Amino acid sequence: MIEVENLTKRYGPKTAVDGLSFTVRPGVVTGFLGPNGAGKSTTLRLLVGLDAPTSGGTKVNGKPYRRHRAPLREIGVLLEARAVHPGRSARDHLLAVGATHGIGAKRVDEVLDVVGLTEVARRRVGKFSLGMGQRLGIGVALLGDPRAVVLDEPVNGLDPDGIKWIRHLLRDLAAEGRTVFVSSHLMSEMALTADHLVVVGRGKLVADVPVADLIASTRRGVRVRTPRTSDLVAVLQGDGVEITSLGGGVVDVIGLSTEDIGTRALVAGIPLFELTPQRASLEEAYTELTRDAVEYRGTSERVAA
Ligand SMILES: Nc1ncnc2c1ncn2[C@@H]1O[C@H](COP(=O)(O)OP(=O)(O)OP(=O)(O)O)[C@@H](O)[C@H]1O
Repeated sequence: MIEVENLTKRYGPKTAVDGLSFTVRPGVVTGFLGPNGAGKSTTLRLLVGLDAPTSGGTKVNGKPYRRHRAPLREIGVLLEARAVHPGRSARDHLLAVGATHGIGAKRVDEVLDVVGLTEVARRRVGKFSLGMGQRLGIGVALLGDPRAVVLDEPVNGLDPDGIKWIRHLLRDLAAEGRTVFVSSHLMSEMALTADHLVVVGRGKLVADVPVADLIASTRRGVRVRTPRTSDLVAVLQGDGVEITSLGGGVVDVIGLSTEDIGTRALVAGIPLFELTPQRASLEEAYTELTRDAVEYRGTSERVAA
């Protein structure tokens, strides 16, 4: 279990994390999602004591990280840009980290197997690809057989097979009853991996929801095709109705059901060639949630929003 309680971190005038509170429960994969600069990495650094909060605090399995006597056994962490001595082999690196916790060669070899590095275990880490380095970082996180695992953008640098492997690994870790907390700025990735989402924007909590609820709560539109778009728009317009013309006789309507639209078109004698309910993708739900929370938005996006 990971608890974040009223956490705030300021860097000079910049508030990176702003009164954030949430709980990450064991047994499910929780995604930590937010646009670039939302405060995810800062939160994770605070969680493992790499930085001190301005106010508020965090707990891992009931205690602040620093109060655990054997933190590697409580929480395994992969943070971006982890320093590894390039001249060391993967196996020696894991042995060196393990030595701080009395973890020996047997566990190191098990972990090398889990992360798929057995064959290159004695190769110098300096020669590793980004993906191999990422696997080694995950190996470090798993070394102490921890009850909680926190990974910051773990799919960075992995090829499609590696990404699939990570997804399975996270699911397996959660199924074993561990707390699994994974950050990403990609909803598409989290949609396939996470059961629950903690979404942040500009350092603040935007949502703390099961993935399924997030999909259900998004307003769904209806795609309509007609040769008489302006007539159709005229009969559909009203309070709470949002109509977007996509060109080519196609409009998206939010706020009316397919039945409403079909009936109104029939009454007005407007032919419809298509009337399709649109399932909101998780990506759209995410964009909607974080619309006001994106720190740096491209000009074209700003115009579209
Ligand atoms: N050491 C620091 N000094 C000053 N500002 C910082 C520092 N660390 C982070 N920030 C700022 O705090 C905000 C949050 O950064 P953070 O790296 O936590 O975001 P993030 O959600 O992890 O983003 P990304 O997905 O880009 O990694 C950003 O505006 C960042 O520039």
